[in-house]
Amino acid sequence: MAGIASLNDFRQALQDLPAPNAAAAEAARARDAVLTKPPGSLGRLEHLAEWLASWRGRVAADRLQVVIFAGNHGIAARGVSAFPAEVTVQMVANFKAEGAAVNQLSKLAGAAMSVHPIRLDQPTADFTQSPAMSEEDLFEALQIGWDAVDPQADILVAGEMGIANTTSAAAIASALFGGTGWAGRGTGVDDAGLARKEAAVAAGLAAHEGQLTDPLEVLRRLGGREIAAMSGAYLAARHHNVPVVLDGFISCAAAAVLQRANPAALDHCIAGHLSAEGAHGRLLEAIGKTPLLSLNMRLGEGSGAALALSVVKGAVACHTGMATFAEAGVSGA
Ligand SMILES: Cc1cc2ncn([C@H]3O[C@H](COP(=O)(O)O)[C@@H](O)[C@H]3O)c2cc1C
Ligand SMILES: O=C(O)c1cccnc1
Repeated sequence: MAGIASLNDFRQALQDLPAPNAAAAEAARARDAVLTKPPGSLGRLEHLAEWLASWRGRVAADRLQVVIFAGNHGIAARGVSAFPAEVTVQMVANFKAEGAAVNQLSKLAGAAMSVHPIRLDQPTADFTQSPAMSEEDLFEALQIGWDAVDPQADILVAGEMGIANTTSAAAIASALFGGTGWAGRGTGVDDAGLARKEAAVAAGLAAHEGQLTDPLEVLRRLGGREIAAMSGAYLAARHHNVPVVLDGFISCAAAAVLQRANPAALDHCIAGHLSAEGAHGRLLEAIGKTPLLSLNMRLGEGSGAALALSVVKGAVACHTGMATFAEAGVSGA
């Protein structure tokens, strides 16, 4: 599937998911079994090599892509972030000038990074009052995300920038999985700010009650442009057989939308890290992912996933570069 021309195309793409390459995964397992180490001793690195093989058909991390989407949120006016909304556009300039954390981590991993601001002058509507986006807005953002993916990439990371988007992500998580307590401190709100976030999420769920059964409606009503673009990118990656490293709370909320629409939709994704955002662990559990790193990071931007790329490269280096027992003349067990 090269592109999507409508919301219906996107819905169809969610149902027609490509399967993993079982033969390539088996070949990776077979090679792993004869490399000069006790079986299983490289732990999750072994699974990473198999994961890459099962989507890419080979174990490689030569062409890495980091895409960052930015959007503004009407809900920001409710005092739910420690920072003002203008930081979104300012950080986009910082990404372009290569001054942000994710620039450094992408560079370290050798990844190509691109930035996609989406209508920053048009914040989404305050979701406690009306749907955050129209269907046209939702489709536009999904398509921007879809089209941003390099079909030849060996791995994709999608990141985000959008002041107040941890509140939007918490509302999405609450709508998809139920329960309360999904709001966290984001950029560092105090107790009063956290209470405002919880109130905003509760008001959002009440305002859209009875209309949150379809995950794409959850995304449209409670999401944001950059969050929808991430959902679009993750599904496009699946259709291009590009494996994905997920980032923090917002990234996983975008991914969770797909998983609720089709439980197999995230089979090509791994979790790059556990964010310090309070409910990220709970969200990872809900989507069935175990994080690679746990470094107390809570930045977003795709930064945790970009750092995890270097671990994945470690897995590839071992899998492709190590000698076999036969080659090295090392005795077996
Ligand atoms: C300078 C700065 C750089 C950032 N980079 C990512 N975020 C992160 O913070 C925002 C979410 O937190 P909240 O919901 O509390 O606004 C997002 O833009 C996210 O990517 C940043 C935030 C700031 C202030
Ligand atoms: O987990 C994240 O991605 C996150 C947490 C706090 C602020 N921004 C992003």
